[in-house]
Amino acid sequence: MTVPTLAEALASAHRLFDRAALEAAIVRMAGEIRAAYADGEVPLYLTVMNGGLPFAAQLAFALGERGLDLEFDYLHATRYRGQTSGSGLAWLHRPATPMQGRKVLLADDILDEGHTLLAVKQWCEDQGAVEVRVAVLAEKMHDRCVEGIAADHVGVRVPDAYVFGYGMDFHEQGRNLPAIYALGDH
Ligand SMILES: O=P(O)(O)OC[C@H]1O[C@H](OP(=O)(O)OP(=O)(O)O)[C@H](O)[C@@H]1O
Ligand SMILES: Nc1nc2[nH]cnc2c(=O)[nH]1
Repeated sequence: MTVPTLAEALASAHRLFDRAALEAAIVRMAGEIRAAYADGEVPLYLTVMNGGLPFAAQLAFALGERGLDLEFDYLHATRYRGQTSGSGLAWLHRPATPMQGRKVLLADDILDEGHTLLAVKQWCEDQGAVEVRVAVLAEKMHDRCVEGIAADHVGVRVPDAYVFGYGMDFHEQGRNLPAIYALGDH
């Protein structure tokens, strides 16, 4: 299969949120999240690779600026594998930090059908986490999200289209675009 180039994707996409809008959304989220950890406990901050990386980094700085320390670890669970529709979830890396009795904060780029974050959240609970909060840069608006998962903190809401940029890939391309784009007319 020939993979369309990033330039071709951009030609048939439009920009939903620019960098300034996304940075403002992350700052707003940081305020909310800071208030949710008012008890002084240091959460275990889990970046969901790969797509969550840019968002997680920016959110971490915004939280640090507000006096919330974080212990970092990461995981990689993927079900899209560079494609534009999802299939079975594959764990490529599990976090090594013990979670028994810990509060966990998950940072990911997008909550779409929810399979990924549901599985990740359940796994953290199985490892003994006492609380798992979910922060996503984007939430996709449709009624296909699985039961049992919701984002506690959302940056922006995106239409029901394939989106890319700001961590999210178009066939493994475009993750470092500093904006979110949607394919098609949405
Ligand atoms: O809500 P869902 O429908 O499960 O989709 C959301 C997940 O899909 C993407 O990961 P992907 O599998 O593309 O892996 P990647 O982050 O390495 O690109 C994204 O980073 C989320 O983790
Ligand atoms: N890049 C990207 N990854 C996703 N994972 C789930 N939905 C999406 C999407 O719309 N774009």
